Amino acid sequence: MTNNIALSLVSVKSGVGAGRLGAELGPDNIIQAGLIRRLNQLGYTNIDDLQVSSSLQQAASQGTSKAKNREGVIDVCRQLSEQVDESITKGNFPLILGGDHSIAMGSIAGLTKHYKNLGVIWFDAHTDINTEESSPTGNMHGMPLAVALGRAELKIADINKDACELKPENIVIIGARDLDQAEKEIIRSLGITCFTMHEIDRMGMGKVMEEALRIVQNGTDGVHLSFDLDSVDPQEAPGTGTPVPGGVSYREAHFALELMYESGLITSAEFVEVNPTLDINNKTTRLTIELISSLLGKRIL
Ligand SMILES: NC(=[NH2+])NCCC[C@H](N)C(=O)O
Ligand SMILES: [Mn+2]
Ligand SMILES: [Mn+2]
Repeated sequence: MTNNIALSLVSVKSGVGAGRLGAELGPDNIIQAGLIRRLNQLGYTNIDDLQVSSSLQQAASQGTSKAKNREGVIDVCRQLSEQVDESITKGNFPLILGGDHSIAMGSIAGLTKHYKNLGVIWFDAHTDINTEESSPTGNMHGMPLAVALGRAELKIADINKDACELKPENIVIIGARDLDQAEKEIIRSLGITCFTMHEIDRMGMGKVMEEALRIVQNGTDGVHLSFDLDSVDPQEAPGTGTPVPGGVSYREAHFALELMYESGLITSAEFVEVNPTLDINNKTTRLTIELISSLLGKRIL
C-alpha cells in the first residue's frame, strides 16, 4: 500500500509550558519506538523530518510570572509556526509531536495563516482555556485555547503576524473532566461545544464524533486535531504530566481517530503531553504510535 500524501513530521522538543519537565523527551522517544517504520507500513513514504527545540530547559514551576517561561514558550511556538507554514505551503500534512500542550499556539499560528476558518477538535482531560489572569498555576500549557481565541494577553499574532484567531463555533473539546472555575465560565460564555466525559458516557463515542465532525466541518476550510494524551485514561496513558482519572478508554480513543480518518476532514494533527520520565514500560509512547496509526488509516481488518 502506498499513498501520495506527504507528511511533515515536526518534533517539538519542549516542556517549558508544563509544571514539570519531561515532555521535551516525547518526540525522540516516539520516533525511537518505531513511528517512522509504522508510517511507512501505512504507505507514507514521503516524510520530512523536522525539529523544533527549546534552549530554555526549565520547568514552568521555576518561573515566577503569571505566564511562566513566557519567552521560552513564544520562542518555540514561533519556530513551530514557521515549520507548519512551510509544510502547508508544500502541500504536506503537518504531523506534530509534542512537547507540552502550549505548543498548540504555534501549530495554530502557522495553520491560521492559511486556514482563515480553521476547525479544531481538541481531545483533552482539561480545556486549556485559562488566561494569564485566570490560571491557577501560571503554566502555559493550560492557556493555548485562550490565546488562540484572542482571550489572553498573549495574542496569536505575537507568534505569527499573519495568523488569525479561532472562532468559538469552530472548536469542539472532547474528553474534558478537570476544569477550573474560570474555564467553565469562558466556555459557557463563548458557547464552545464541549463533550465532557459525561456526554461520552451518555451518548457513546460514535455519536459524539458524529456531532463533533458535523460542527467542525460547518463553514471551515481545514480541521486541526489537537490530541492531549491525558484525554485517555491514566490506566492506558500513565506517562503524562497532569493525569486525571476517568478518561477515554483505549477503544474509544481509537474509534474516535478511526472515524476522523474515515471522515477525510482532518488536515493537520498534533499529539502532545507524552512525558517519558513518568511512563510505565513505554506504554504511553506505544499508545501514541497506535493512535497516530488509526488517525492515518490503520484498519483492524
Ligand atoms: N495541557 C495540559 N495538560 N494542561 C493542564 C492544565 C491544568 C490546569 N487547568 C492549569 O491551568 O494549570
Ligand atoms: Mn492539554
Ligand atoms: Mn490535558
